[in-house]
This record gives sequence, structure tokens and C-alpha cells, in this order.
Amino acid sequence: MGFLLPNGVNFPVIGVAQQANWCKAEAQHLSQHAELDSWLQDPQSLTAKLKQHSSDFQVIVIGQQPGIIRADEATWLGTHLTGEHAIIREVLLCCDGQPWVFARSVFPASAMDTKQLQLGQLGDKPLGAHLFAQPDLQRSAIEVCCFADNSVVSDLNQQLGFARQQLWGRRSCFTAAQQQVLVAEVFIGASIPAQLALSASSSRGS
Ligand SMILES: C=C(O[C@@H]1C=C(C(=O)O)C=C[C@H]1O)C(=O)O
Repeated sequence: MGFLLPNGVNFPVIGVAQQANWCKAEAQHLSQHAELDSWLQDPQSLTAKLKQHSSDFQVIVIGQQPGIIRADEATWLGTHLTGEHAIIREVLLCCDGQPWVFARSVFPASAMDTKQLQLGQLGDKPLGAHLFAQPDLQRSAIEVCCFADNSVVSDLNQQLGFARQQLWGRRSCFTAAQQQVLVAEVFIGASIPAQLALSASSSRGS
């Protein structure tokens, strides 16, 4: 039995207005927790990693359609796209029926027509399976962001039945077949990084 998306989770989860402070994940202490840092900085496919941590991996698509991209996203995909429509895909990645990751991927509409990437046929197949199969795949440096417990991502976490808490995410830009796909992944719910973040913030009393 997989995870069922509760009513009230509307697309897009992240709008153009929400604040998010993404910063480069240099080799520094990010979250003050070594294991959480290693999840944030792991260059392998997150799909592949989650499959290693579960016997039943599932992608639940919250939505994939044209939408207005954020200015901080347009800095990766081209500032001419600021305020313009691009394709937005938001999903939950679930392990053994529990949500582990909220992911928001953004790419220009032109990427939908690129046959090598088949982004229009993704459905509930993981984007990573398509990207990491590309022979010319390149990945940018990873950025990280700590979402406050009053962020829309923490709202989502609570809607999914988990704590209102600080959550950590990572973001990188994939380039393949002359197209760019910006992928942001926030560790939520039952994920090891979310549990580590919860225990760290409760031990700080914050
Ligand atoms: C980029 C990857 O693809 C994963 C799958 C996603 C999807 O299906 O939308 C989104 C984010 C990723 O965690 C990956 O596996 O690393």
C-alpha cells in the first residue's frame, strides 16, 4: 500500500513569493550534523539512494504543468525566464509508503520537446532515471537551503502528518541534450535527514 496524497495539497506547493535562501554547499559544516550534510552533498542520484533505503519506492506527482518560475530559479535557467512560464514538476518521493522528499523541478518548455529527455512522458517515473541515463549529463555545484518551521515546506510536512519543523533541502542544475533542468529536493517526513533535523532542533530547544 503506497502513500496517498492527502486532500488540500495543491499545486504548486511553492509559489513565486516564498522566501528561500539557497547558498553554495562548499565543503563546510552545513547543518552541524555530519550525516545530514552527507545526504545534502551526495552527488549520486537521489532516486537510486532512496531505492537503497527501501523495498518499495514510489513517485507521487503533485503536478507537472506550465507555471511562473521564481527569480532565484531563473538565475539558473536564464534571467529572461523571470516571471515567465516554464514547466514546473512537483513530486513526493516515498519509501515504503512514507514521504521522504518533496522535489520541485523546473525546466524551459523547450526541454519538453527534446526527445532524448522524454520529460513529457515522465508521469510517475522518476526524473532521475531519465537524467542519469543521459551520456552528456552535467551537474552544477549543489546549493543548500534550510527551510524554517513556518515555511510552506514545513506546512506541507505538517499536512502530510509530520512535525512542523526546520527542513533541509538541496538544489542543482542538470544539463543534458542542450537543456537545463533545475531540481530542488527537500528532505521531509519520515526521511533520515528530516528526523536528524528534528532531533537537532529539539536538542537546541528551538
Ligand atoms: C534528479 C533526480 O530525480 C529525482 C526524481 C524527481 C522526479 O521524479 O520529479 C525529482 C527529484 C529527484 O530526487 C535523482 O534521482 O537524483
